[in-house]
Amino acid sequence: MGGTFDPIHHGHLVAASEVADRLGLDEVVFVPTGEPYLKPDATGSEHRYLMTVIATASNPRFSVSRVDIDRDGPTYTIDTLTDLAAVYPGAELFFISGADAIAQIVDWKEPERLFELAHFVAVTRPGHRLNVRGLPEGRVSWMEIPALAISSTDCRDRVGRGAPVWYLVPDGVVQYIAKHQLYRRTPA
Ligand SMILES: Nc1ncnc2c1ncn2[C@@H]1O[C@H](COP(=O)(O)OP(=O)(O)OP(=O)(O)O)[C@@H](O)[C@H]1O
Ligand SMILES: O=C(O)c1ccc[n+]([C@@H]2O[C@H](COP(=O)([O-])O)[C@@H](O)[C@H]2O)c1
Repeated sequence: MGGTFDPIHHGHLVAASEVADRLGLDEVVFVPTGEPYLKPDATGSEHRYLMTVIATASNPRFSVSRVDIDRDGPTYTIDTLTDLAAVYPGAELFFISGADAIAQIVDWKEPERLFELAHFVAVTRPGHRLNVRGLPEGRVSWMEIPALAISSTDCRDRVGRGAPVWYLVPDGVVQYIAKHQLYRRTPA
């Protein structure tokens, strides 16, 4: 599952769990972006990586990869999948992300080759199916996830205004955010 995870929240975790169950996946590898070029103001990658490790630690079918964090330059999914194919030789790869992100896939780097490397799973909230054209037949699955109206943007806003994020993100992530004073609004 690819994402910026700034911070990881229960929407991501439920989505990963549902996809793994419905597709019978052996493992879900969370891949935090290194330099998300469309989100230039993202929190430092090591913080996002560590929050993802904390959030996924209790699930034996979840793991976290550093392939995007350890690669210099902007994060492109073509590089993510090339690196993961080398780490998991022979594995059938499914790239899970939000429907909003996957809807833009034709604008990503080397879109034709992406579909040779993985099957894409676009997770969406009920009723949010997008009308997307230009995707190859059978290479993208759309999967509705039980409604969880959580977003990383909302979590950051809540921390910034002093509202709680308990139960929106895992407990360890609440504590990590407080310990490292992430998402606090800097005084004007
Ligand atoms: N509650 C949710 N249910 C289903 N999919 C989600 C949910 N929250 C996020 N996603 C999807 O997971 C993918 C990776 O997450 P990302 O790190 O971009 O989180 P986000 O909450 O969408 O972040 P932001 O609010 O900063 O844009 C995204 O493409 C996003 O659409
Ligand atoms: O490859 C690209 O050009 C590309 C462009 C935008 C997003 N992505 C990937 O899409 C996933 C979701 O990204 P984001 O920023 O919405 O969390 C993440 O794994 C990104 O690396 C990939």
